Amino acid sequence: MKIGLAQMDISFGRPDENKKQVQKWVEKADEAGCDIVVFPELWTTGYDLTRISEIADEDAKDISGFLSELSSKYSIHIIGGSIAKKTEDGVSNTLLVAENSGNIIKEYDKLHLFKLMDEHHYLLPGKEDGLFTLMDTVMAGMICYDIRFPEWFRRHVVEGAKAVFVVAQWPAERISHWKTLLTARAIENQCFVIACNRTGSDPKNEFGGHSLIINPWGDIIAEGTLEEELITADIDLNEAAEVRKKIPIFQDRRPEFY
Ligand SMILES: O=C(O)CCC(=O)C(=O)O
Repeated sequence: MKIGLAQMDISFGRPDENKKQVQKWVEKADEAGCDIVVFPELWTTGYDLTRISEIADEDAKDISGFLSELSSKYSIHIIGGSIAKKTEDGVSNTLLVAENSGNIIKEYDKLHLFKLMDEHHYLLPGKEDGLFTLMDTVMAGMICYDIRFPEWFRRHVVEGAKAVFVVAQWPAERISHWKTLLTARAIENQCFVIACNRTGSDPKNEFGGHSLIINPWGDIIAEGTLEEELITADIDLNEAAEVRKKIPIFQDRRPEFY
């Protein structure tokens, strides 16, 4: 299975411009022969939080339709990063997954809001897990700060996830945390970690790129730079079972003690 990470820059507060860019990245991923393409966090709006309720997508209708059309046109699965989704309760940071048939098979709202970037003042936290099934395999989606919560990540793997997608706007100044946390999550959970960060900057932050594809042994098999680029790797999901056979942590866990 070939994965492509669309490590893109994001135009601050300009959903229409970002949609044009996303369309180009899907075309690039299709030309590169990818089965799945992954986008970063809040790609429609960026962190334009003071205007978020004006520019968020009402019930995610527009973007769901947009991703649905692209996925079926190019016959590619899209882990559609996350977007600002507006409902009558408020705005959430919502990850969308579009299957290559055009069906939207998952919406996951970021569970852990990141106070350092003021999310808690403008966004609603999620209440549901990030599990979904794609290509007959259980997978999961997480959003940025979620990776600092190993118990959340673990829960998804215990419930069957063999690959966990992470979509992010992770600042450059903490990129060493990004790399270390993602590698640890892959080693301790013996799963693929497929993580797409953005590049560029907004009025408050420089973002760190370095999107990563990490195998269940914890080896980095593809890594981005700071530039905009499509990062690709071929992965074999059976590797998770092989690593789990060699070091059977899921048999050896003693959850009654923790
Ligand atoms: O945890 C971090 O250092 C970055 C998290 C973040 O930027 C986010 O959740 O948007």
